[in-house]
Order: sequence, then structure tokens, then C-alpha cells
Amino acid sequence: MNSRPVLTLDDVTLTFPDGAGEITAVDRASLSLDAGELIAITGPSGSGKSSLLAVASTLQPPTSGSIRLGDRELAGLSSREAAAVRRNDIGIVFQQPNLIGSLTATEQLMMTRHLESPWRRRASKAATRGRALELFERLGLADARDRNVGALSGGQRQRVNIARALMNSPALLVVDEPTSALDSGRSADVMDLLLELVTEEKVGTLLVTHDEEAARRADRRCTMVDGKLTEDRRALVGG
Ligand SMILES: Nc1ncnc2c1ncn2[C@@H]1O[C@H](COP(=O)(O)OP(=O)(O)OP(=O)(O)O)[C@@H](O)[C@H]1O
Repeated sequence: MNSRPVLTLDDVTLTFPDGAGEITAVDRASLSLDAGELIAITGPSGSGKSSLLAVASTLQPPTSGSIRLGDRELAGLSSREAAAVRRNDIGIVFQQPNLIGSLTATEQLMMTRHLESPWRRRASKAATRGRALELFERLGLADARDRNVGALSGGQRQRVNIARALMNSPALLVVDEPTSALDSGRSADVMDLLLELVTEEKVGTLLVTHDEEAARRADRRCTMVDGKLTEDRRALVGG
């Protein structure tokens, strides 16, 4: 049975001005990500991986090409519309958790609800709290949930960040080098939890990583070089 793609990139290009010329950060990339599928993207520094995630998650409009989330075209959205899509349907995890240190971990997650306009709120306060507790439990953060985020370790903060990205049960999760700021032991723990959780939650995930072990565990692997995205042949043959 074929599942419908959650994300489809068609011939996506992103250029940045560079002096008199321009830099092509993403060069005609195409990709189809199924619901619940995990695609790992590797490639050298400066090859365009973060730019690809920025475009796929509506943070950066593409210069040309099409990006569909389910059936919805994202390429021409206004910044306000794009922000609404991110709030409702896309989870984002970057290398450095961008959390508010003076909030407790629970308050940080409850904020995902306050960011919604009152008439758009889909979940009750109790349901939001229940979802936060469920994710904390799953991520081994139950004891940390009432502590201020600023007092947590780097690994705990990144787990809060992952929980926040999953709060709204997004269709798409984009994850950029989630463990590169952590030491190797913590890094392996956080990556394990992330991979288990995205499988359980059946969220389509694009994961940029240098972690070979994590990339091996993905359903499919792609490589980016000079802005060009290619799928790993072994994955195609084995698939
Ligand atoms: N906002 C920007 N303005 C101008 N150039 C940019 C911008 N963002 C990225 N670039 C350029 O686009 C190219 C791709 O960068 P990008 O950060 O996407 O690569 P990357 O593969 O994620 O690198 P790394 O692994 O080091 O994070 C680089 O040449 C970079 O300098």
C-alpha cells in the first residue's frame, strides 16, 4: 500500500545574492517524503543542507520550484500564511535549542498553545498538558518538567526542544544536526530517543546529520553536494 507523500519538493532552487553574482544554495532539488518516513541527509559543510530544510519548512521561500505539504503548495505563501503552516503542521529542531531559560519545561511546551489565536486552538489546556506530559515521559524528562529550562543540561534542553517540535503532532518534522552541540554520550542518547519517537509518532522526518549511525537507521538516505540532492543508490536498490 502506497502512503501519500507528506512533503514533495519539485525542482526547488534557492539562490542568495553574493556581490555581483549569486550563490546557489539549493540547486533543482526534488524529493518525496512519505508519511512516517525518515530520510537522512548528509553532505559536506556548505553543501546546502540547512538551506534545503529552511525551504522545506517554509522558513525560507524558494527562488523557484514547488514545495507541497500534502496537497498544499507552500512556495507562494505570504510570511503570515507560512508561519501558520509551521505552527500547525511542521515541527522544527535545530542544533541549538531556542528555548526561554526562565520558563519551566512544562511552561515552554504549553506556550505552543498560547501561540495559536484563541479561535484556532485545537486542543484544550488539559489536552495540551496531557500531550506535554506524555512527551516528557517518553523522552525521559518526567523529573525535569517543573525545572527551569535554563537549569537543565544541554541534552535535556535538546530533548525539551524535540518535545516542543512534536507537541502539535506535526505531519512533517525537520531536524538539523540535533546533537552537534552535545558530547558523544549525550549525543547518542538524544539521537536514539529522537529516532524512536519519530517512528512511534509516524511523523515524516527530514534529518540532516553527520552521525553515520543515525543515517544508517533512516528509511532512506540522500546526499547533498554543491546544492544538488541525490538519493543514496543502496537505499534505492534495497528499497
Ligand atoms: N542567508 C544566507 N545568505 C547568503 N548565503 C547563504 C545564506 N545561507 C546559506 N548561504 C550559503 O549557501 C550555501 C549553503 O549553506 P548551508 O548552510 O545551507 O549549507 P550546509 O550544508 O547546511 O552547511 P553546514 O553543514 O556547514 O551547516 C553556502 O555557500 C552558504 O554560505
